[in-house]
Amino acid sequence: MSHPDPRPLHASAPSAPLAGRLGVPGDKSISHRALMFGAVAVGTTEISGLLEGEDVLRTAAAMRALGATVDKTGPGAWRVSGRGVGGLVEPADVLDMGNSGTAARLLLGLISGHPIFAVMTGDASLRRRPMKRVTDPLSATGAQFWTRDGGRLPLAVRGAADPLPIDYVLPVASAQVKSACLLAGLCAPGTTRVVEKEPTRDHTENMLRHFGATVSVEDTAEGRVIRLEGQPELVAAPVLVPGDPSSAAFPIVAALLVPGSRVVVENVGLNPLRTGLFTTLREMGAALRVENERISGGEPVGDIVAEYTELSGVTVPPHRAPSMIDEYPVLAVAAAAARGTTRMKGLAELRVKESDRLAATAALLAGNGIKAEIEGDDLIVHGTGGAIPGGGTVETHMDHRIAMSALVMGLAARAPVTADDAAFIDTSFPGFAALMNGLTTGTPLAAP
Ligand SMILES: O=C(O)C1=C[C@@H](OP(=O)(O)O)[C@@H](O)[C@H](O)C1
Ligand SMILES: C=C(OP(=O)(O)O)C(=O)O
Repeated sequence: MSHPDPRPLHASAPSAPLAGRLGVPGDKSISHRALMFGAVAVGTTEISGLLEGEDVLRTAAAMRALGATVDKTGPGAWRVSGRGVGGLVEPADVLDMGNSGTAARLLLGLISGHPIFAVMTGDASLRRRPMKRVTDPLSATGAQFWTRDGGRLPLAVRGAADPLPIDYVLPVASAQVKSACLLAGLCAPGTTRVVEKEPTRDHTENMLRHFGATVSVEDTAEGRVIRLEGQPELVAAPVLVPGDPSSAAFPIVAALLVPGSRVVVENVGLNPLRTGLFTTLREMGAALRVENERISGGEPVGDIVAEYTELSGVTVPPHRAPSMIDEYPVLAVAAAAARGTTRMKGLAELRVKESDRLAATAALLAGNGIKAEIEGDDLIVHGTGGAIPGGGTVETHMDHRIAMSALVMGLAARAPVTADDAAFIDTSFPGFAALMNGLTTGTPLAAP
């Protein structure tokens, strides 16, 4: 982190009811892509509602280093003057992507199609995460990679002078890998083809079209087949970033768990490939409604109304994982409060996030008096029927979602919950503690 909050609030205590209307910061996935597409479009892209979290600021800095002009013009308002497809220039220094897997992997795709040399690194968490999942398919463009042992950062890349289009069947359900292949395909002649067995978030496909590329999507027996026609002229286009459903998850689960609460989160992105958590919470019995559903900036958005509910345990099928991949830690907190057992299936991908989230989530639960087991790739949580003991200190392992999940748990537990480090919350949800404290009396989130 380059700007850690000097006194992040990292303990939470049992809370009075939460009430009010709030907006959450802009969608992280769309924010990264808006800056990247703006940088390879011709003309000036105006972005509103950009997430000004540390992860996205890393992307903004990287796009500047690659030759685009990127300026903040107001709160959440950013302007990118692009260089056109194929126009990025060699960066003069190492690209440091901080804590952000999305920034690192998508950018490697973009760089692969340009005849430039770059060195990329990240913080200790990102340097542990696998990059081979992108360097393998991207090598087929002709780009060359030199990585640290195990295919990890830091790495050096020499992009291809005459990139070839990729034809790749994704071995893991990953929007980052899919997007890296498509971004490399922008510079290659002919058709880039990516096949995914499970559909993953489709912001790259939607935004490529929005900037003028030809992208087709077809559901076949092989899976979802995405084709991009290479070397398009991308033209600057305005981007309106909706509130991030992955951030909205925290005040929503808090409202469901703290008796007497009713919270409305406004302008939340409701792309169906992102809403698996809301489906699951409804199956658990949650009083969750969407109001004012509309299309904004090409994405479905709405206001989510969440009211305290006694939840019941459910089984979450593995095919739902891509549509709620970042929401399992906070779902586990909801499951801890529910009556009965919740089984979340097929969570292997959680092991390669900012932390090993499967282990970190199980430890979060165990340290606060909840019975939970990992069986293979499944997480099983034995709910307490509204009686979470709490009282633990949670190791967050440089992972913002573990920190926020721990703090949400403390609001609904019998004893305070402490996160050992809350600084990483700024990567995706700047202002989290102030926003949560603004929903209730007292200051349940505080420095212990
Ligand atoms: O494409 C994206 O913007 C993202 C894809 C997901 O990662 P994977 O592609 O590794 O599943 C998700 O966890 C991440 O927060 C954002
Ligand atoms: C996994 C996440 O992000 P990234 O992969 O971009 O670091 C996340 O935000 O939960």
